[in-house]
Amino acid sequence: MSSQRVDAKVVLLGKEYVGKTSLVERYVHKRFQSGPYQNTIGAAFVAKPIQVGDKVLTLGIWDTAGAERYEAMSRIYYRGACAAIVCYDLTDSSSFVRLKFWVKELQNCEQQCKIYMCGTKSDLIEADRSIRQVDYHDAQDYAEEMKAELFETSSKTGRNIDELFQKVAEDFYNSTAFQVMTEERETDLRQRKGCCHH
Ligand SMILES: Nc1nc2c(ncn2[C@@H]2O[C@H](COP(=O)(O)OP(=O)(O)OP(=O)(O)O)[C@@H](O)[C@H]2O)c(=O)[nH]1
Ligand SMILES: [Mg+2]
Repeated sequence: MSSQRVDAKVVLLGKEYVGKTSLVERYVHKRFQSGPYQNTIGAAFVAKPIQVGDKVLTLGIWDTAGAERYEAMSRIYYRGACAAIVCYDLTDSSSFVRLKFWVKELQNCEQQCKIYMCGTKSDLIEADRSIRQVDYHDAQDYAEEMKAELFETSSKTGRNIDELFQKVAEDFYNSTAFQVMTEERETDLRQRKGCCHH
């Protein structure tokens, strides 16, 4: 793997089986594998370029393991993240309880990152509305209260996946963190150039 400069660190959090790995698979590789479920161990990393305006940013995406025994590890991955995508399964209310745990935890940490709530597996709801366990309006109310963005996605059909990551990248592009980073890089470049002319 080549070492790639990452502009923005994005972390995926949420209960096991909600579909975090599938979300990344769909976004990065445009595919959905409906084979046997393989839980993530520890975390997986992928760098992905994304176009915002006239710039190409590289997102460094950390896909964490949802199983509770990995909870302490997940904390390591959200440090320094500018965005957290907290996932819940639209067909599993217990995953929404877990989402609230992560959202509260993110809000209590010093270095705050922007929070995106992602309700997964919307294709299952579209096929059978009676299996929805998390109401859209309840999730929206909670998102507003927590100043988070809400997306309902399907990694099977691709619904709202590009939109979610595009919003993450655009919000970062418009943030002061991005301005500071750009200025720091320009200063660094000038200093290095100055150095070579001696
Ligand atoms: N129908 C449908 N199934 C999905 C979707 N996303 C994920 N799944 C299925 O849900 C199961 C769990 O998906 P994963 O992506 O492995 O879940 P995870 O959140 O990464 O799980 P951990 O790594 O254990 O934290 C798999 O069997 C997926 O095929 C979706 O959008 N639609
Ligand atoms: Mg996983």
